[in-house]
Amino acid sequence: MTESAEPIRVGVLGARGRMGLEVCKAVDGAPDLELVAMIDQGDVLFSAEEGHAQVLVDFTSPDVVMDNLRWAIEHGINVVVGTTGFTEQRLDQVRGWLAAKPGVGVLIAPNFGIAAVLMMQFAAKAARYFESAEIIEQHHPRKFDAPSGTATRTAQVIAAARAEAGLGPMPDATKEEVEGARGANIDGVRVHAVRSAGLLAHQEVLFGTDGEILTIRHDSLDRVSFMPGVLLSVRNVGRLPGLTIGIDSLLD
Ligand SMILES: NC(=O)C1=CN([C@@H]2O[C@H](COP(=O)(O)OP(=O)(O)OC[C@H]3O[C@@H](n4cnc5c(N)ncnc54)[C@H](O)[C@@H]3O)[C@@H](O)[C@H]2O)C=CC1
Ligand SMILES: O=C(O)C1=N[C@H](C(=O)O)C[C@H](O)C1
Repeated sequence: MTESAEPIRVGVLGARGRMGLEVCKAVDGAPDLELVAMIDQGDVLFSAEEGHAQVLVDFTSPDVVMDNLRWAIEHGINVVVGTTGFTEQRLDQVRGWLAAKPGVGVLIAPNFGIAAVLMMQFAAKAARYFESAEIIEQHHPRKFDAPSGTATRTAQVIAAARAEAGLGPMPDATKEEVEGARGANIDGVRVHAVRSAGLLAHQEVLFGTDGEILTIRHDSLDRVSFMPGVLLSVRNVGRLPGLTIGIDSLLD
């Protein structure tokens, strides 16, 4: 921020939630950002009089995020979204709303942790060299979706890298005796979701070939881990009209 630049006005949706609380603290502590609204389930917890939000940050739930996004885009407000549950169909819907508001930027990231982003990039790089790949994600038991957005995204990038390298289906002769025993199948990649007290957000990507295993592991031990990525997104979403997926392009 140059000395004369005005701070970016930021509103937080889901402000009472586990992530929302952390985002409010991070925005409040950033000199180049101003927290102007805190909203949770229709309750306006705080709203400054100085002006409307230029950027909304959404950490709510897959059930409500689409309504929030449509409202923000229609009102010409940029949005940074951490909420999960984005299918291709949902993303197409967002692209449709943005087509009518070409100046608006929406950045949706399944994971704002820098190490988590690197874990996905490393997994994409490794994928072509291994016959087998499986994902084990582990989260706190109050998480409302499974598999996690991060695991879904990781499976998608692994599947894309395998397809590009011309790899076929993975070797797997197992007949599932109990439904679900082999986990979810996302684009041909098996994903296993663990929920346990004591966990926050963790993921292992297991790659195997003859006589060799590579394990890539990521652990979020505290929700502060997501904040550098969230703030980076808030600072940049205004100069990224249209839909941006993930924060990879901001880290280059
Ligand atoms: N992209 C990332 O890096 C991360 C994404 N997440 C995702 O963020 C989402 C929220 O996670 P948590 O904070 O753990 O959940 P949470 O349940 O603690 O918080 C969600 C909050 O949203 C509020 N809410 C519900 N409907 C609302 C509405 N219409 N308007 C405004 N607020 C509303 C709820 O009252 C609650 O306070 C989940 O989808 C989770 O997977 C979580 C951590 C990191
Ligand atoms: O709900 C969570 O906690 C998390 N959600 C995101 C996901 O679904 O990938 C990111 C991180 O795993 C924490």
